[in-house]
Amino acid sequence: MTPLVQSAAWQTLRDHHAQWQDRNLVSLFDADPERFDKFSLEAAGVFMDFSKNHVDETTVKLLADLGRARGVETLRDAMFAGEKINHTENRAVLHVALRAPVGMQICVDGEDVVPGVHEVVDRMAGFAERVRSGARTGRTGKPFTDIVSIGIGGSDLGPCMTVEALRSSLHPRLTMHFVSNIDGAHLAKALRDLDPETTLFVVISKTFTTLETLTNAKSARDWFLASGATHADIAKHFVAVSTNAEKVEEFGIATRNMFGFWDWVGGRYSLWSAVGLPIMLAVGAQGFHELLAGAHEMDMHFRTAPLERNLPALLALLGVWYRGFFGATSQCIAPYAQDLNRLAAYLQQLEMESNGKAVTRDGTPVSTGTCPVIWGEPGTNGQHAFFQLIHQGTDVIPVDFIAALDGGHNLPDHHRLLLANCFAQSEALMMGKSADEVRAEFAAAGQHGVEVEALVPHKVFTGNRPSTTLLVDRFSPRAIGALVALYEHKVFVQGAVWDVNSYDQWGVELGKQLAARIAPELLPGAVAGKHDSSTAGLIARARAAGA
Ligand SMILES: O=P(O)(O)OC[C@H]1O[C@H](O)[C@H](O)[C@@H](O)[C@@H]1O
Repeated sequence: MTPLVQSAAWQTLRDHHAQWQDRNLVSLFDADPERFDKFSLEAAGVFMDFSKNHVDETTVKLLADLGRARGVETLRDAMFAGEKINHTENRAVLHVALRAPVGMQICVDGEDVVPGVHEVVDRMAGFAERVRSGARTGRTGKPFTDIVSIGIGGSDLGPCMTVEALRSSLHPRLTMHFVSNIDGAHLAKALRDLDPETTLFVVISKTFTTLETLTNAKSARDWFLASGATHADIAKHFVAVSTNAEKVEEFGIATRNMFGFWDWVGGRYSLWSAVGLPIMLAVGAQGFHELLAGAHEMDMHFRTAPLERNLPALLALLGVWYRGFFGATSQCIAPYAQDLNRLAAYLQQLEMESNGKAVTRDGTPVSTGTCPVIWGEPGTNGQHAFFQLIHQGTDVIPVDFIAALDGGHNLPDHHRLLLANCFAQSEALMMGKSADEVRAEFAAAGQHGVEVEALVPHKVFTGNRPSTTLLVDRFSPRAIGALVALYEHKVFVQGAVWDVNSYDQWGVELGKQLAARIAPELLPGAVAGKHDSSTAGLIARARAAGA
């Protein structure tokens, strides 16, 4: 494929950007009373206002042309057709099949995978409903009160983020805990107040070889056995989610207590598979089905809408526009919802592990910057921490504001203030405050003179800073499903434009290999291997401290 910067579509965009330099968002709104209507869209229950972005109708057209020229639609159709678009691992990429309704056909190697998907979901539902009703009990016959999900990365962030997001729909008897870090503090804290007789462990790992997960699962099993339970009792308190039956059995969990999935489900795209078992345990089978339905609705929109009217494509192309032409190296995610407090962490893996690549699909260096740093925190907390930099710092940092119109709680005043703050931030970023406005404020307060003048530059906001606002009615399972699918497809489109393989993650391997080498060197009496002087010095300090 032609390097991105040499493509005709990119060069046309570059010329368009050259003319854009002096444009101001406020003047675009002044010039067009219909700007909000023209640059907002709704699909699958997600409303997207992208009018406060540096775009006009030409920009949208040129960005869509770029998407088409880079083969977004062809690659999209190949993904839905089960082609092995993850070429470095020779795998299909079919998280969309996980939310396909009964009767829809999606084939991998000539075999329709949808019936198998529903078979697993039905098994999960049977299990989850027995746990939720109390019919399935622990070894002493007591219903479960606590579920500890053990996994990391894609086997943790999706279920953890979603369970938090759906807090208002959780089962009243079941408390959900998520343990990921190999730092023993994480497991110790989770287990501290738990009763082994009423605790169910869900061990989630696609490969079932991940150091953190297996270490935590073994320690959890020891904790369980130390309570007087026998090995035979493990079957009542441990279930596994994996693609690797052999390793699951080796660990001591019988395959009848295992829920499977497939190699065409990427870890960071897996919350819709059996990896979502904690979600189903927390919100029930019905809630899980609604989550899938919301995602499927977004899939259908993504698959059929022209790029100019396609939510995921537009979200992606805006990111490409800012990354390529405005020097934006990061993207802030600002959900105005405490329950979405893990969304930024989830999207960090989704976007950065997918598109944090420096070579194109054919292995040659990319010609532009790829994935920006994804970061964020719920509003309004972020306003009192890092928003200073977004308003007055030196870089362009596009913000995605995400909010629900209904807060889902009985504190309407809080929700009104939350939404007011959300809308105010995007307005302030765009409007800014000029030196004259600052002087006028001082004058209105009766302040004039040299001291006032010295303060003026500090109080000026340049404005003209872009943001997108995503609104849903409320954070229902359906809305969360649609929202997450929106970001999944955003990542897909960006990967296609940048021409990177969004579905491998070789960059995580080297650190794992080196950790495996260093771990035995930290044992008492072990001989340290050959390292640079920094690493050797750190190892020596840890050994001296008896690590
Ligand atoms: O599900 P697992 O096989 O345990 O993998 C857990 C995680 O670890 C890996 O290092 C990858 O970076 C992630 O993509 C993956 O989600």
